[in-house]
This record gives sequence, C-alpha cells and structure tokens, in this order.
Amino acid sequence: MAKPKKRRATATNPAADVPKAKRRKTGSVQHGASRVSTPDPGVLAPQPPDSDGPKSGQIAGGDAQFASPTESPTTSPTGNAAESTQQNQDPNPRPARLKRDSTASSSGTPSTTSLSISSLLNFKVGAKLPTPTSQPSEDPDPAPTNRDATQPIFEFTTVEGKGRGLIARIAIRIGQCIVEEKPLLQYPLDKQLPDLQEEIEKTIDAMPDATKEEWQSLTLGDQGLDIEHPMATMAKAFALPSAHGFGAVFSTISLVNHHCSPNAHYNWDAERGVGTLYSGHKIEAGKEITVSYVDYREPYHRRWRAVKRRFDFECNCDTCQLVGSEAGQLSDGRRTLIQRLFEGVRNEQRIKEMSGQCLDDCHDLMEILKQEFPNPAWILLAETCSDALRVVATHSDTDRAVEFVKRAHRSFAKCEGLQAEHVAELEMMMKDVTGHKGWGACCDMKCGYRDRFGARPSAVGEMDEERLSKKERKERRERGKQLGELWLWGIEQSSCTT
Ligand SMILES: C[S@@+](CC[C@H](N)C(=O)[O-])C[C@H]1O[C@@H](n2cnc3c(N)ncnc32)[C@H](O)[C@@H]1O
Repeated sequence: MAKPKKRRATATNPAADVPKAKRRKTGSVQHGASRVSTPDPGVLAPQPPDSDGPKSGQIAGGDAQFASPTESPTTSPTGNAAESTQQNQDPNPRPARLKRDSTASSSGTPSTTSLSISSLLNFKVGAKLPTPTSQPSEDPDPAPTNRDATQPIFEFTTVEGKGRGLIARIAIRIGQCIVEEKPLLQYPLDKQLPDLQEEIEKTIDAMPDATKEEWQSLTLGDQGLDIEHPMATMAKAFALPSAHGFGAVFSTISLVNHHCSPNAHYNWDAERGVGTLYSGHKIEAGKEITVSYVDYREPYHRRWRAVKRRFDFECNCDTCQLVGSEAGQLSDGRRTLIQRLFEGVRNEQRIKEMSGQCLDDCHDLMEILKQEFPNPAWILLAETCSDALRVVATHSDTDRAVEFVKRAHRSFAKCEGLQAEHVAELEMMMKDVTGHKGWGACCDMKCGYRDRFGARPSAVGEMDEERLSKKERKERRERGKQLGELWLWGIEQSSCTT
C-alpha cells in the first residue's frame, strides 16, 4: 500500500483548515491521518509490545482488536469506506505475497503527535475537544463499537488474483469495527529507498521478537522485493497513511486488498496511535473485506493509472471489470460528476457567493452517490454532509447546521468510530454548532443567502392530531419529513408552504 495519499484531500481542504490548537508536534514520528507538521526526519518508531500482554480480541500477543460475532449492537445505515490516501508516496510499491501467521502479534505504541485530521470539518482555533463518550449524544442510531471484542470476525485467505486477503467469517454489520491495531512501524513516506532501508533495518533490529515475527510474517520471501532494499520496498508495499507524510505498516490492516467500491474504511486515529478498519456496509459471511487505496471517486482510467503508478498492480475488482460495458460508462459518468460536484461545493468563493447552488449540489451529490454505490459509500455521504455544513455555517444558518452536524457525526462515527478525532469534534459541535471554524465567515448581506433561505417553515399545520386517523397521522408525518428534507437542502417547492 505504498504511496498513501492524503485522506480526503481536496483542493479546498487545505491544512489551514486544521485548528491550530490541534497542530501539535513532537520531535519525531507524527500521527494524524493526513496532515503533516514537520517530522523529525528519519525516525522510525519500533513498536514495543504491550506491557500488559495480549488482550482479548487481539491477534495473539498483539494489539489488533477484532469485532466479536457475539456482540450485536443495533445498526443502521452507515459509514463506508473510502480512500485512505496520501499522495506523496513511493512510486514502486511491491506486493508481497506470502503467508502470514495469523496468530502473530502486532504491537507497539508509536510516539505520537496529534494533528487534526478533519479535512472537512473546520473547527475554531482553540476549541476544546470533548472527551469522547461511549455513545454519541442525541444519536438515535449509534455506531456499533466492538473494541472490547474477543473473536476475530474475519480470516486470512488467498483471494484469486490478489494474494492474501481478509474474508468475513460471519456477517458484519454496517459501521462495525472490524479491527483496530497499533502499527508495527511507521516511517516518513518521502524517504528514499537507501536511507529508508537503513532505518528500517535499525528499527527491526530494535523490535521485540514478537513484533519482529509479525513483520517477517507479512512476507515470506523476496518475491517482488528490491534486492538492494528489501525492507524498504516491503514497508512501502504495506504502508497505509498515518500521520501526515508518514506511513504505517500493520500486521492485519496492511493485508486488506483494494477495491474501487470498497466495503470498509481505514482510518488513522491520531489520538490513540492506532489504525482502524470499519465496515462500510453489511458484509456477508464469506465476502472479502476491502478498502480503497486510491480516490475511488475517479473514473476508471484515472483510478487505473493511480493504482498502477502508486502501487504497481492492476486492479481486478468488480467495478473495474465493468470497463467497456454500458454499466462501466455510466459508472464513469457518475464518478466524473461526483468529483466535479465535490470540487464545486468546496470552493470557498462559491460557498460565499453561490450558497444556494452549493447546497443544491450537495443534495445532488447525495443522490448520485446513492446511485453509484448501492451499497452506500457512507464516508462520501458523511463528507457531503460536512460540505453542506460548511455552506450553512458560513452563512450562520443555525437550524440547518444543527441538522447537518448530526448527520455528519452519525455517518463519520460509523466509518471511523466514536473515538476518531473529528468525530469527537463533531460531537462537540453538536452541542454548539457555532464552534464551526467557518461560522459566519460570510457577512456580506448582498450574498443573497437570507433572501433564499428563510427560517424553517412549520412542516404541518396546526390541526389537532387527535382528530386524525392513524393512517392520516402517518401520512402527515411522512409529509412533514419530506418537507423537512426540502427545507434542509434549500429546495424551493411550492409544496413547502403546505
Ligand atoms: C498491501 S498488499 C495486500 C495484501 C496482499 N494481497 C498480500 O497477499 O500480501 C497489496 C497487494 O495486493 C494485491 N492486490 C490488492 N488489491 C488488488 C486488486 N484489487 N486487484 C489485484 N491485486 C490486488 C496486489 O498485488 C497489491 O500489490
């Protein structure tokens, strides 16, 4: 998984969005899914074994924690998958195709620095993060967590045309934590192979035996490895983005294969220094668990090139196999549109001057995403809610912001867990939405926002509900819901005035 690129990197989500309070630094390895502060070059972080020994749910001796088949929190639509991406990576990642001992341990606590990873969420500088609670407040449909689980819900199997992969042993619910684990090691992605080789050798030498074994079990031979820099090429092949500009190699998560319509989502949790893998939608027993190594919103040819250039293989996933067919053309058309819409709704000038259009576009995005990913790409839906939140926050529209922040929180929580940094930020915003970094950024009374978006209309009349039949009450509620949706997205319809 060499060359991870920035998570959710977009032209309109610059590092400047990151709250200053969260741009902490340490002298060495840095953690945080996508933003870099200045890393101390060349510091690799060997991961010492947990002093407490293996915990339940870990791969023996290690820190990977799995969801338990016995745990069954309620689930609902949620979070999927996306790109875990970072762009400054190695050009020649090589796949390693060797068996691994699934009982080996992962380990270690990297020295951490925390950076805000919320490329889509803008929080005011100096805002204090809440301590994440076990359940999101006011979330009627909380994301399941399985962090204390005891049994793996997947197994490692050979997958045709891909080498090893993770297969669901049992049905996995939407938004379920599949695994979270500490990395075996981390390294700066911009290191050149000779330097990296040297540093990784030192790091491995310093590893406890159990960790060393896990590292070795990732690959059992030299196949695909650069003879002069075998360790470095191996690290590049298995790295996922961790702190900005750094890659992390995991005992388990690094073995998840790529798909252009993935069903799981990888995230780096900077606060805790762990990688997490959450299911993006229901995964049936026997199905492969996949993530996307690249920005899968792109059409086929761009994805193909990105995978080839950064990871040096040709994707054979179901979505890529549509190429040349009508379905493939439709998919490409939708993804091209999805990309354009994302770009448009993140353009600050446009948010200020064409807020109505931006909100419309967010609404269209939701619809197209649902068409393109019938198994919902929840991470993309979550991002869309965040984008809509930014639009309405810019214009100090509290009513809509409250709604979007709830939706974004719920979707992100299911993709990345309640403890993820920006999920915690959203949770705090749910208490005070004016804490959004962009709150009130547009003070221009000529922007037209107020003309177009009025206050929330009362969805239904004053009629006494008790006089209605059950059926009428139900219809009325449905109608109210529809009107609420139209209002939320600023969609003008005469029926709104019912
Ligand atoms: C990080 S490794 C994943 C684990 C790997 N399957 C193994 O056995 O070590 C990435 C490699 O897996 C293979 N792979 C992953 N996803 C694939 C896909 N969609 N199509 C073809 N090969 C894939 C490629 O060889 C790639 O270089």
